[in-house]
Amino acid sequence: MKLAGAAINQTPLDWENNLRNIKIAIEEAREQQVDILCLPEMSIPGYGCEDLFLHDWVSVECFERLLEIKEWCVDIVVCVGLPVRLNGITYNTACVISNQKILGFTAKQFLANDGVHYEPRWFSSWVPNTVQEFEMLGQTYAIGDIIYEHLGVTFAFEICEDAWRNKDRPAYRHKEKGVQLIINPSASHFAMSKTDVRYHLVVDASREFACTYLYTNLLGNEAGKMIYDGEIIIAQNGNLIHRNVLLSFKDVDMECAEVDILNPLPLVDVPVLPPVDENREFVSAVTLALFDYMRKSRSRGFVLSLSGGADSSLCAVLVAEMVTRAVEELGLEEFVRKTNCLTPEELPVFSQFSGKQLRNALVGKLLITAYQGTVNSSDDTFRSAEELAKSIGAVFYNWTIDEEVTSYRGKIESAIGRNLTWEQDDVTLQNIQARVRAPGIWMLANLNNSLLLATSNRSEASVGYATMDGDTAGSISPIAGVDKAFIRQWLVWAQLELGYEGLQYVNNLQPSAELRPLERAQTDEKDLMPYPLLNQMERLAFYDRLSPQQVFEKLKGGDYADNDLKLYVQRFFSLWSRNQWKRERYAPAFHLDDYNVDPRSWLRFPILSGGFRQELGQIG
Ligand SMILES: Nc1ncnc2c1ncn2[C@@H]1O[C@H](COP(=O)(O)OP(=O)(O)OC[C@H]2O[C@@H]([n+]3cccc(C(=O)O)c3)[C@H](O)[C@@H]2O)[C@@H](O)[C@H]1O
Ligand SMILES: Nc1ncnc2c1ncn2[C@@H]1O[C@H](COP(=O)(O)OP(=O)(O)OP(=O)(O)O)[C@@H](O)[C@H]1O
Ligand SMILES: NC(=O)CC[C@H](N)C(=O)O
Repeated sequence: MKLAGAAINQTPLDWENNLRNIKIAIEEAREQQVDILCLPEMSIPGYGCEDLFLHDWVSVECFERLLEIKEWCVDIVVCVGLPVRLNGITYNTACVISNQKILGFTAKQFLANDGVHYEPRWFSSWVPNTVQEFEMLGQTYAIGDIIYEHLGVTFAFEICEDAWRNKDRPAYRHKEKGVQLIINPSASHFAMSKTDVRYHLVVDASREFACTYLYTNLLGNEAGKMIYDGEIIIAQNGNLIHRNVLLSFKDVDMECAEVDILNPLPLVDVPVLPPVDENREFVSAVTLALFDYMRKSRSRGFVLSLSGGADSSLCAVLVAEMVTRAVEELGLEEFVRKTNCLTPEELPVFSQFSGKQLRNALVGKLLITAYQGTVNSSDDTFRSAEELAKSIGAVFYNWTIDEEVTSYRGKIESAIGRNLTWEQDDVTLQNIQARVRAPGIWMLANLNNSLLLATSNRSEASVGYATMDGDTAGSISPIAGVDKAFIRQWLVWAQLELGYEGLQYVNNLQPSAELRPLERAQTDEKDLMPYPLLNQMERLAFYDRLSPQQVFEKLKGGDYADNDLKLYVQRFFSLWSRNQWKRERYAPAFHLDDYNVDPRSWLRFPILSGGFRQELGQIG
């Protein structure tokens, strides 16, 4: 029997795109004489429709689209995901179509409700071992915990989260009923190193349940924040039969393999894979996320306020790397078709370029940067910004903002009737500089219909180390999901491994906001605390969910004296609480690590709170 999975890059409510991808996948599978094809979870409307899943008309529209898709399924079994809404209750289902006939709908039993997932808000769980009938558009269908049969092979489903529920997972019941093939349509978000967990979830299951397992994930940045890696795994009795290359820039990645289900491979121990290279994974995921965000938002490119520091340099390199990777996989013509970045006259000229020359020419079309110095800026950061922009071909502007700072300062001084001083008005004088950088860079974004990249990282989001409407200005925050220590080591890796020589300058700089006069030698770590400690506290407090006292206990006896540590714990938790409102106002950010601090995604926290006052007072 030939089994296939098709990872497809869907968009919520983009019926035309979604059906085109489904059609391509079915046609490719039929050409390859595939017997059973699995498409990802909710592939008809898109997985990220959120509250639209509660709209009656959306599930009716999906059903009508399903009837169109059914006609394409000649001599093939296709499993396709859609919501089925019955009497005001929505089920998350996989529909099985066999040779243009609908055999039934399997409904998800366990809903994803942790981390970035909020499925119980939209869907109801299906009760295991039950099947019902329902009527839709004049026909009666079966829905529930169904076992299907094709060419003498029995098959049934686990829909994404179903498989993540250990002893409760449907596979235990499927095994008792003699199911030979388990199919899993998924929308399993990307997080660094998660592919390893998924590999075991699938291949170990094929061993434990002595079955064949077909797994298919969604692909791309579907709806803005979550990235899907398009993973397809086919396994049997602990043997890995097929696994694809992840995070493709294509719309459809159809992968198939011949599997003998009636005479299966012998049961084997599942091999352990080498650790995932997170630096490589990170760049594959973010570049795909940027590419999809840019084309799905119909933007013409990116604009970036480039300080020559770590965060903005990383954002610049990610755009360059996005171009490299997308062109490499799609070819220039398809890249241009998807991004609309060249005129018909320019295309033949660009076609003559290759390698770095082509990349730089395309980056010149897609990335505009500006250095916006003040009297507090250093020659080092200017050189770092200029050299990096030049080395990747980005447009680079340079102007100063002292005039605007002086003008605002003068107005306020005369209004309040006194001079502002660094001794008395430190944060105000810092913030005005960060703020007057925003209007100019926004003008460039508007002029070019481009996305303004906000350079916030997770560490500064945790403690609010950013000026609202200043350096937080932007339309997307590509790196807000990762911490500062990760960013700094990634930049060194990218210089060495990806050949970004333009990063040599930033890799020799100490992070500094450069908002205070140079003689005050500002560094982030002097203002806050050492970044590695900040990261440790953030993880202990909000990933491991420890109290301030427990965080203190965990870190005691390490690199810091008890008194310093106490101060840092107090600083961390009070800055964290005070700045929840800022995290609510960050530009949309990608989920990349095993957690993030975005209130609309992984981590919810009250905007107004007691700020751990009592708990911090008791530390010791
Ligand atoms: N709960 C709440 N809900 C809504 N709004 C709240 C609020 N609490 C304060 N606010 C408002 O927040 C304002 C203060 O916030 P904001 O103006 O952003 O300023 P603030 O958070 O006080 O200071 C910004 C910090 O970021 C650092 N920074 C700035 C720029 C760049 C960098 C860098 O790393 O490059 C670092 C800077 O050194 C300083 O420590 C208050 O004036 C008040 O209006
Ligand atoms: N001189 C500058 N020119 C242009 N943009 C600037 C300048 N200084 C700051 N910015 C903008 O403000 C953002 C915040 O500054 P911040 O210092 O946090 O980041 P960074 O300079 O990129 O990295 P680092 O913190 O490692 O120095 C920058 O990423 C950049 O977008
Ligand atoms: N769509 C889902 O059910 C996703 C949940 C699952 N735990 C995952 O992260 O892969």
